[in-house]
Amino acid sequence: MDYDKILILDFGGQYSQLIARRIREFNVYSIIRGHNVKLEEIKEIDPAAIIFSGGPDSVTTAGAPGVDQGVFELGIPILGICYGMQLMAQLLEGGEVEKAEHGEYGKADLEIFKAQNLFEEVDNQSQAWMSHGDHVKEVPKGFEIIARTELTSAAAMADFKNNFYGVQFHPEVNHTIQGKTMLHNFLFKIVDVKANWNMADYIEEEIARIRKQVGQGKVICGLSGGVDSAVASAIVHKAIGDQLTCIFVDHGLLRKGEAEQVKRTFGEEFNIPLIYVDAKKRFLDRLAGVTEPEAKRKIIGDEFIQVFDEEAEKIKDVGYLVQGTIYSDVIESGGTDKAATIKSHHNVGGLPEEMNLELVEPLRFLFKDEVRKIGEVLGLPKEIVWRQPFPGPGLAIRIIGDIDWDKLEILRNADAIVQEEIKDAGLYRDIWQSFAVLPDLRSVGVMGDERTYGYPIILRAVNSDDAMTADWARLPYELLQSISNRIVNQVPEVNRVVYDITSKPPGTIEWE
Ligand SMILES: Nc1ncnc2c1ncn2[C@@H]1O[C@H](COP(=O)(O)OP(=O)(O)OP(=O)(O)O)[C@@H](O)[C@H]1O
Ligand SMILES: O=c1[nH]c(=O)c2[nH+]cn([C@@H]3O[C@H](COP(=O)(O)O)[C@@H](O)[C@H]3O)c2[nH]1
Ligand SMILES: NC(=O)CC[C@H](N)C(=O)O
Ligand SMILES: [Mg+2]
Repeated sequence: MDYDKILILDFGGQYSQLIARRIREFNVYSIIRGHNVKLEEIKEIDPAAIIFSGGPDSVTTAGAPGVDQGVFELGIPILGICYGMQLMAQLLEGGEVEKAEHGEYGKADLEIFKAQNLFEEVDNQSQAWMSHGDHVKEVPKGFEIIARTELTSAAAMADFKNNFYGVQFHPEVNHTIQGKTMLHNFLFKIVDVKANWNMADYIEEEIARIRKQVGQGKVICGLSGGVDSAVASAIVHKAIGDQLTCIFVDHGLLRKGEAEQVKRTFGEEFNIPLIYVDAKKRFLDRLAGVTEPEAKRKIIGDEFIQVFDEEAEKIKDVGYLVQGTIYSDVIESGGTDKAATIKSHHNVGGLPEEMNLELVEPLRFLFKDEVRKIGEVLGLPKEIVWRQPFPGPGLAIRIIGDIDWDKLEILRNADAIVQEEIKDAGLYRDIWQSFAVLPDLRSVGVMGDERTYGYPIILRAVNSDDAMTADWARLPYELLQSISNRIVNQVPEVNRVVYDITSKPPGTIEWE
């Protein structure tokens, strides 16, 4: 098949794969390469257009990632996003970038001056998602400013003659409300590509790849009860059948009743052998006294692998470990050359350096909503496909400071109330994630005319599509009230409930 290709050059951005995924959604083929790919290779790829991603560096510092200047001579459209726009301004004559007086993170009101080309059919006033500390002070020769926000005068720029565009905001994230229209315009109005690539074959391609990777070998899969590992194990099972055994680890950091529920659901719905490992003591022993979030994550990642190794030994001849790793786990763990480590997800950045088992990760480059689509295609039960995500390190990263069984019980009890209330309000599926966090502090209250000195519970509920960006959910006041009342009345150690109203960025969904 002859595909038009869009080349994404990655400057270490958090959202580079998200750009690729948007393009997949439009049935267009895309490839990602590191920013330092040689011009010769680019010519070989022969892309119809290039997109520069965002990135954590500042173009104003020496040695910041660049690109072969020859890309501007290829005669194809280029779209620079965030760092990518700043780099264009830096490299092309007359442009200038500087550190902004104030960074701009999260939601911003975008005012568009030219509703043509990139912005065709985009409203003059719309919402964009920002995450930058630098900005373009002077646009290069041949460019004009086509949009602004209150804090950024050059929020978008265009050289209509050469078809070079730069946007300071992120059209690829969902919180840029008309971002998809802009990318659609870039692909189909500016570049004019064919939409002939198709994701329906994804599962078949993966099945073939897995068969080739593992051959006749035996395989275990870390099954958590979450959607990612359920879908991963279902694909692997389709590929290699009874060569696969699933392992569910109870590390003591699960929610109330979770172990029983996972055993029940998967025991009934899956015809894959499932081994339950009670590893509560060993995880909690190793975590005792540990407060630093990355240290917790590394210990948990390491202990998981030790458990998997031991279980693999018992089965004999096991050479492979399936994990339901998805792209947000990879990128936040600093998984590409230039990307910053935001947090080490236990299944990626938290893995030990030496591994006996080879990883099989059929979902590594996909996002959660794509994984859910595959889950539906495979016919998995709705309660698995639409379960809210729950991080592998579990409640360990929702207890700030050190962890012990008493605190785990407090948090389990508070969290169970949150889950119940959200479900009773009919909001469970609409909300991406909702949960309780137990911080390492106490405050004074008064209950029954007595002084109390207890823990607060932090309530967190967010909307997202892919975990890459998120906004806090506007929960109804009545619901907030009943969650607060019930927690304070039913969990004796807690005397206060607060609600986290921070988006991602600048926050993250979890607290650690
Ligand atoms: N308790 C557990 N027992 C075994 N494997 C686990 C456990 N928790 C996590 N894992 C492994 O780590 C991977 C990553 O965890 P993660 O929470 O991101 O995915 P998930 O639990 O499958 O889905 P979700 O993100 O919806 O919770 C899982 O897919 C699974 O392979
Ligand atoms: O399996 C996981 N292992 C981890 O170490 C981990 N850390 C965060 N998460 C989940 O990832 C999504 C993004 O989380 P953050 O905004 O907190 O980074 C959210 O859905 C988080 O719940 C994890 N999942
Ligand atoms: N998201 C980005 O690409 C950020 C670009 C650059 N690091 C800045 O802060 O301005
Ligand atoms: Mg999980």
